[in-house]
Parts: sequence; C-alpha cells; structure tokens
Amino acid sequence: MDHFHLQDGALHCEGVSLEALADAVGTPTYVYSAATMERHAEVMQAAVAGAGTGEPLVAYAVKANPNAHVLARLGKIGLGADVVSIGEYRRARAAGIAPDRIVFSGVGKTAEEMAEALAGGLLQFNVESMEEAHTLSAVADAQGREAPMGFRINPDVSAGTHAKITTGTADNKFGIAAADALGFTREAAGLPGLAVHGVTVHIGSQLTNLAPLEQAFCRLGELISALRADGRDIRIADLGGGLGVPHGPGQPEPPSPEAYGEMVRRVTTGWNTRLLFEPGRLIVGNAGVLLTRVVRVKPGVRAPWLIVDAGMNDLMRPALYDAYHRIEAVRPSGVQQIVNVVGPVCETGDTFTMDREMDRVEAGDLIVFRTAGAYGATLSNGYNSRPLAAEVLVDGDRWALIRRRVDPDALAGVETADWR
Ligand SMILES: Cc1ncc(COP(=O)(O)O)c(C=O)c1O
Ligand SMILES: N[C@@H](CCCC[NH3+])C(=O)O
Repeated sequence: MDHFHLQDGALHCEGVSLEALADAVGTPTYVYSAATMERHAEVMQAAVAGAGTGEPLVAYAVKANPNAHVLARLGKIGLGADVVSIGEYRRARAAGIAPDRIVFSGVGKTAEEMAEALAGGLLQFNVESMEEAHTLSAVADAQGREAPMGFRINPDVSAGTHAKITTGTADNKFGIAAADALGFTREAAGLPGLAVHGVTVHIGSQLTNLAPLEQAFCRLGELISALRADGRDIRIADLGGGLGVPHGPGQPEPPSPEAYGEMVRRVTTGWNTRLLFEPGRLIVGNAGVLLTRVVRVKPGVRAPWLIVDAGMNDLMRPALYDAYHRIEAVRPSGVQQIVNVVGPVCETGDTFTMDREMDRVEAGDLIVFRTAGAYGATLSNGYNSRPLAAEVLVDGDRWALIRRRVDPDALAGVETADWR
C-alpha cells in the first residue's frame, strides 16, 4: 500500500494534502510518511523473526535519515541503531534507543569517539582494521573497561550495484580481508580491553539481487567456523544492510524482505549466533518524497528545461550516482510531456533527469521526487548559499515540521575570524 496517493485529483501523504503542505511550509520540503516507515520496520522485523539464536536485532542505519523524530519513531517500535559517528551515536541515544541496541561502524572512528561510545555503552564496535583494534584496546584499557567488538570482513564480493555504493570488494576501503580475519582476531583477543565476540559484513547499498549477499554470508559462515575452531567465542553475526528498494516501473525490482529473510535463515542454519541487521534505505527510502515547485520552464534543444526550486544540494543522489527518482506532478494534468528536470544550482551536474516523460506541468506547479526518504535530507548542503530544505513528518491527517528550513544566514552565522 502506498501512503502517497491521489485524493481529489492531487497527491496526498496519508491524509495530508501536499498542496496544503507546500502552502504552509514552502518548498523544497522533504515529506515523510510515519505509517510507511513503521510498516517497513515491522516488515523487516517479521522477515527475520526467529532467525539465529536469541532475539534478532534490526539496527537501523542512522545515516539514511538521522532526523531525531524519525529515530524516535523507529526506536519506539523496537529498532536499534547502526551509527558511524559520535554525532549519530548521540542522536540514537537522545531518541531513546538503548545502548545495548547500538552498533558502531565506520573505518575512521577516532579515539575520542570510541571513548565516548564505550563510556556511554553499546552492543558492539564493528572494527575495520587491526590498527583500529589497537586504538580501541588502548581506549578501553585506559577506562578499565572491556570493549565489545567484531571485525568487519571484506568478503571481496561484487554487489552488482553502483560503483560508488559498493563496499565489499578488495579494492574498497571497508573491512579486513577474509584471509586476515583469523590472525587479526587472534591478535585482538590477546590485546587488553577487547572482547572479540562478533563478525560483520556489509557489501553495498541498493542491492537488487540476493546472490552477492548470499555469497558474502556464506563466506562469513565459513569464517565463523574457522574462528571457533581457533578458540574464539563468536556470538554475534551482523549481516549489514543494503537490501534495495523499488524505484518504480522500469527500474530493477529488488527481492522482498521475506525472500531476504528466507535466504538468511537458510544460510545461517547452524551458525549458533545472534543475528544483527543494519537496513537503512529499506526502512525510510520509500517513506519520503522531496516536494518542490517549478520555478520556470525554459525552452531547450532536446526538451524543455523544467527548472525546479530543489537543487543538487537538496537531493544529491542523481548528481552523485546518476540515481533514478520517479518524478510525479502533485496535481496530474493527464497530459504527458518530455522534459529535462534541473535545479537552480550553478553546476551542469544539477540535473535530476534528462528526457523524462512525465505529466505536463507549468511554472508554479508542484512536483515530487519519490523514494527520497533515505540519503536525501541527510546528504544535503548549503551550496550556492541555499537554505537546507525543511522536513515534515505526516501521521494520519496530522503533520509536524520536524526540521525548519535552515537559512543560509544561520550557516553564515557560524563563520568567525578569530585571527591569532
Ligand atoms: C555499515 C553499513 N551498514 C548499513 C548501511 C545501510 O545500507 P542501506 O541503507 O543500503 O541498507 C550502510 C550503508 O551502505 C553501511 O555502510
Ligand atoms: N548514500 C548512498 C548510499 C550509501 C550508503 C552508505 N554506505 C545512496 O544514496 O544511495
């Protein structure tokens, strides 16, 4: 069921008219459906229920959408958090997510970040190099604590996704080579302050095929056996995120969470570990749209330029990854046109799409970019001294502004000239 639907000829999010929202808060604005993100979370929880030993933990990848109100909603229905900075850790805690439901990933954790998270509590650090393990050991030893950790394995599997969001090939910066895992884990187990109980893998994002995930999980399974044979007490297997979401007709259809859960159950039989999952996009991607207004329509050589008031600074994915976003008129005219949709930023890359067939719209009309709930607002910036877009959360027929539009003057307000 799509919570973005037509009602009285115009697009609504749940019971709220996007036209009314644009009038109330202006554009560009991210609009999220609480019902959609909660349903996605529950579908994921159900898909992996009963897998592994003990309670499987769905630790939402905060980076996908770190808005405090989104985190609080997801935390309330039982999701944990996968964080990659102390900023995300603090946000997860502030949203009420318990320390024992938080994992800390990322290749560049600093000693300060480790110290704060260790003191505050967490389920596990996902450590990405032997060098990092040494830093964590020193941090834990200094606090007189044991840092729970697992190594992130780079399984050297091609995820079949965009090169810039592939993370599990030997040439990527993430994780340790599977061949090093035995030696590194043995070395880490001998360091003070480290409790090595986990292994983790995450091979990329927007995966539309289960095969590379299955291959990576199988490698992890072999490794768990080898680590156990070497005397390690492996209790947690964190299978990362990465499951793709549908982007609409003509786009690759990802496997369902149920099919993913089935594969996980099959591959992890006999592992005898607790299972963790780190979905981001799956939970929030299709729970959000970017609502924007057409500023003007300018004649073009191939097709007219539809210049909208959202730019690449607001939604970076097309510029960064040539990502496809479905574009819809908020009030469909029923007449189709072919257009190039671009933003106002002074970059040729500020192009959302070329030669797209869509409903005919004119200057002043509203359109939406679909599937913008993940890696949308969080990747935005103030390039060209543009404000950061507002964010709205809809729940039934009520809505709340969950991030005010951030004026460029507010950003300029932190510029200092403290010469020394
Ligand atoms: C370690 C880790 N876990 C989870 C995720 C979430 O990925 P996705 O949003 O594709 O589920 C990412 C991002 O790719 C990641 O780097
Ligand atoms: N930011 C990327 C996903 C990368 C996730 C982080 N590892 C996207 O929008 O598709």
